[in-house]
Amino acid sequence: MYILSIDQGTTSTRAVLFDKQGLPAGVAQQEFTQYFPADGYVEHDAEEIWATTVTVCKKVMAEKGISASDIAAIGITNQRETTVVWDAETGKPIHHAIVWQDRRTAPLCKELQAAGKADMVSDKTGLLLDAYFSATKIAWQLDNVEGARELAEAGKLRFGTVDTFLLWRLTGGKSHKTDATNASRTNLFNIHTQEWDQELLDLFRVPACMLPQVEDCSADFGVTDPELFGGEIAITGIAGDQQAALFGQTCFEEGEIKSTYGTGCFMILNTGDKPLKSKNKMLTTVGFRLDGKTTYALEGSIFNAGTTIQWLRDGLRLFPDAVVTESLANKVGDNPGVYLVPAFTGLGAPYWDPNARGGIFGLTRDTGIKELVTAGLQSVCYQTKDLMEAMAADGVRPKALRVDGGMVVNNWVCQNMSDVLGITIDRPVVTETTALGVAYLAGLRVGFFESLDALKQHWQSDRRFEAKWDDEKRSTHYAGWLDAVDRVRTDK
Ligand SMILES: Nc1ncnc2c1ncn2[C@@H]1O[C@H](COP(=O)(O)OP(=O)(O)O)[C@@H](O)[C@H]1O
Ligand SMILES: O=P(O)(O)OC[C@H](O)CO
Repeated sequence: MYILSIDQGTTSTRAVLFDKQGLPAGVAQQEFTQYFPADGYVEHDAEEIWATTVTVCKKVMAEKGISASDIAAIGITNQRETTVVWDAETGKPIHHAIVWQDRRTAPLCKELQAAGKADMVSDKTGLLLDAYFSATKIAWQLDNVEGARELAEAGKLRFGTVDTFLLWRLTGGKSHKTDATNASRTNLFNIHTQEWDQELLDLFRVPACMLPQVEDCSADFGVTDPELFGGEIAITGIAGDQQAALFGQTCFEEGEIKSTYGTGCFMILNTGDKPLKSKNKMLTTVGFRLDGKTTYALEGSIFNAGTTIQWLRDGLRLFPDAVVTESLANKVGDNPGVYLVPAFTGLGAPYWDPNARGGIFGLTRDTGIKELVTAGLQSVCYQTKDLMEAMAADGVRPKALRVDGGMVVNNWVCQNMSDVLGITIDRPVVTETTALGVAYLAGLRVGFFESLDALKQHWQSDRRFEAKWDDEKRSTHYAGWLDAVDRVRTDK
């Protein structure tokens, strides 16, 4: 028997089978189209997301030679905040999904900030009043798709983050639910009461009848339409991908921290049963919710990590495959002398400057491809340092960081991360921690996995990286980064 995890990421959809030991037994993956219709706009076609989901699930089952009855449960984890609005009757999205990176609603956020609403929003949601989150992305669709607002008010449209849209489709339109982690990323969910909040709904002009029911992360979300995979399969786990990674890294205890390097980078600290309010623009969010008990987290969100590597590869065509970036950086050493600030879609934590755009600084006549690539890789380490500094100012100073995601196969990145941060970097054997985390959540519900304690035993170190830089080198290089960031900021 297996758990089937659907990991619907920003650039690709994956289906991963996990066995009882929490080891991947099969994986299928498919990329899908990114739409950039205007400066700061990022969209996905939810139909394509759905098609890739069905394809990868069928593929991984066929490759393993298994049927629906071999799958104990399905877990869904997803790119968070990305907003889908669809017709309740036909199931058709009314517009392309507006992706978490999309900045089109920054002016609306500014307006609401000017009206003095920022504190109320952040007190209730733990987030900032920012275009990153779903609320203004829903409002934009209702205001810009003809007739949408009237249909929404008449109860004819549904909203969902990607988990909810996939759940709706997987269950043949029978289940309109989400989990507390995804709800906590919308700017509409009160993280203290764990309910949708009418004052927030009124502020963002979102009709309550569009919203999904919010469940624990491990819950009975519904069963798949038997037509899809040749039999019903229970869907018993849902979590936003970054929270799923926290769970997959078994950061169950207060003070445990992980950072995931995929399209963006997200550092999440487990803060236990109390929401910790940051003084430094870190987000307070739901880490996971089990048996009605919420574990809170502090999060630093960086919008561009792997996208920088993709841009260097596809935009500038500096190399054919991300895998070669490690050997290029090894030729340069531990410091390229060039700073690349990848503010392609503005700066996230701790700056939150949606209008900033990227820059490259410190170019000399002998700067070449390998230096640019190394600066791109290193930008991820410096951005992580920015988050660590913000957390330190909130009184949190971890000594080690568990890392995962597509970028951490790169040993240069992990070593440089340790040098730049001055702490130990721990890389687990299973770096598919996002998919693993939601497999744990789904499996706990159906008795496939026993307990959190038993899951803790699954975590295995692949490699540990220790810092080699001295304090002086660390602060000199970091000062150069801060100077570069300062030059792209628009809000000083
Ligand atoms: N060897 C590598 N070195 C650096 N970056 C890499 C490497 N391999 C993949 N990446 C980057 O990692 C990202 C993919 O990570 P992944 O976790 O699959 O992303 P997501 O879940 O956001 O779609 C891509 O942006 C890619 O450029
Ligand atoms: O697709 P990822 O893995 O970069 O994750 C996206 C985040 O969930 C956005 O908040």
